[in-house]
Amino acid sequence: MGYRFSDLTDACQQDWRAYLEHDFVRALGAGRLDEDAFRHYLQQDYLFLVHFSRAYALAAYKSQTLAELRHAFEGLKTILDVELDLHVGYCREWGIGEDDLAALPEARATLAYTRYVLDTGCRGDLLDLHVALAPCLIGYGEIANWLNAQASTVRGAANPYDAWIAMYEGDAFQAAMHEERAWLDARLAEVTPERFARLTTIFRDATRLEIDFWQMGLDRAD
Ligand SMILES: Cc1ncc(C[n+]2csc(CCO)c2C)c(N)n1
Repeated sequence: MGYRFSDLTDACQQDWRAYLEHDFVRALGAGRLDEDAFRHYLQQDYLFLVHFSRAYALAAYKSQTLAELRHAFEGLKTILDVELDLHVGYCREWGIGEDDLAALPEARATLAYTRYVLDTGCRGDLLDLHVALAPCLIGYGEIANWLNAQASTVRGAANPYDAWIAMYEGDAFQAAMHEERAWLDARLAEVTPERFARLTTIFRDATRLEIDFWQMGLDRAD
């Protein structure tokens, strides 16, 4: 007993590194990612964020305390008022209008990932749901930090994806990532080895679905 978040990443190190260091991420960092691949990713990520908002609503439903309910409410509010607005604005800069977003067909990788998270949350408790969300919430912050540590990463106007990296390295996002880590560390400290094994399966599944999401972008898969 006495687990923490890093025990989850240690338990599936290979999948975790494959997600953080995916070819999509490397190409984005080097500024050589195909623009249509990025556009496809941005469109599907809009759908991802819509379902992600529903997962926060599910976290509210699964809350046992007022503090948990407030936490879920703040998360839902941030994603609706901040993340989705930012994303819609960013899509516009890439030539994707709001009408396009409203009419998007959902790719299989988006369907699989988002519904997996929602189903895991429905079946389990708040900790199961947070562990299913952790690759998303914590992974992107780690990706920005990993990219900044690579000599191949190009920053500034020479990289058309610089704003994407800037968003996830920013203080607001990094603070949210640390808060989520601390929440998970506190909860994981209490779980039995049997429960930890089940949580590892959820974390690994969600990490592999993130890998598929990157690959869907690269392949422009529907
Ligand atoms: C496939 C996919 N996975 C993770 C994220 C990252 N992300 C989505 S919402 C959120 C925090 C909300 O407050 C973060 C970090 C993404 N955009 N798309």
